[in-house]
Amino acid sequence: MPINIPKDLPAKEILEQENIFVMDEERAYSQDIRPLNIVILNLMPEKEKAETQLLRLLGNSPLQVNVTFLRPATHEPKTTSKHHLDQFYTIFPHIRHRKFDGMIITGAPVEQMPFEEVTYWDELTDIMEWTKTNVTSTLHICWGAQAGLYYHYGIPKYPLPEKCFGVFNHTLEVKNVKLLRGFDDVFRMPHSRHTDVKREDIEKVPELMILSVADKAGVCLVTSNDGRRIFLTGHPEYDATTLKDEYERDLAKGLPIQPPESYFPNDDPSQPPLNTWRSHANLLFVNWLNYYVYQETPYIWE
Ligand SMILES: CC(=O)SCCNC(=O)CCNC(=O)[C@H](O)C(C)(C)COP(=O)(O)OP(=O)(O)OC[C@H]1O[C@@H](n2cnc3c(N)ncnc32)[C@H](O)[C@@H]1OP(=O)(O)O
Ligand SMILES: N[C@@H](CCO)C(=O)O
Repeated sequence: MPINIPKDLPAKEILEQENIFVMDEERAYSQDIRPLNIVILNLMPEKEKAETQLLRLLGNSPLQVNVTFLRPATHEPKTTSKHHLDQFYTIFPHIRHRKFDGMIITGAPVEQMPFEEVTYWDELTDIMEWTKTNVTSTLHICWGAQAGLYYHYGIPKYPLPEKCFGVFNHTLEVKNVKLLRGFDDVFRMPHSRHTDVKREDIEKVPELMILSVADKAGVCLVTSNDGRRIFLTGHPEYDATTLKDEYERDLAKGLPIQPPESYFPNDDPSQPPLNTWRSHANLLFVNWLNYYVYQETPYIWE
């Protein structure tokens, strides 16, 4: 089934070229089914890239998905153009009266500052409080996961001695959980962060369950027992070249950075990287959409 997005969104053309089933609003109105309403709080500076990456994964399911893009009203972004934001984004006061079947809170390059120094922290805490009554299931990614674990459960983040940077092997901590349905016993996912959450802090919270860990990247996937909050410390949505771009960016800035681990063929940064995590990224999003959103959300909910 297709994904419904605005007709002029740049991601539409890219996704259509990839055979991802995209339907614009005009065509979708003629269908007599209830689509899922997903709101994406996009905290990434390069919003267009994140849109394409997330829509690619949301579009790989038999469900119609209506996407609303949300940005913080209390931060003036410098990277994404105002034109793009005005055209495709809304702000919280305009949607707080609504119910959403699912929400994604993205990562953000603010992990090295205390949460309270992030310009939109107060607004984000309002939004996270609102999800308790207005969203069926929320998927938090990278810094979004750290922020959610901190706000909802008081779990802190810690600086790492060096950046956790590469594509790591993950194992499953729990069998037969719907979010991991169809997963191999070992799967790969990129991580790219300077901070970490600790397993022992999460284990002290009875409402939380650790689903997957990586040998060198620590806790990767955590869920609340009721499935209404999911926390993902990695970046399954990243493109094949995203880690390469970040590596080259930091090298050019003269920052101390090692090549991403287990990423370039033969660990040779001159060779084009391969995407070795795509299948599980797709499976994770389909499982979330199907089992945590579609199967759980009320049919009539306004
Ligand atoms: C840990 C994770 O979640 S990983 C996900 C985040 N990763 C990424 O964003 C990777 C891509 N980002 C980048 O490569 C860089 O941020 C760039 C190239 C887009 C911009 O680089 P620079 O101009 O050097 O600026 P810098 O790296 O400080 O990033 C600025 C961004 O940080 C964020 N930021 C910095 N300080 C604050 C603050 N006090 N409060 C809120 N946001 C802040 C903002 O998002 C800001 O961009 P925006 O205003 O356009 O939204
Ligand atoms: N993935 C991010 C980490 C910084 O928060 C980057 O490399 O830009």
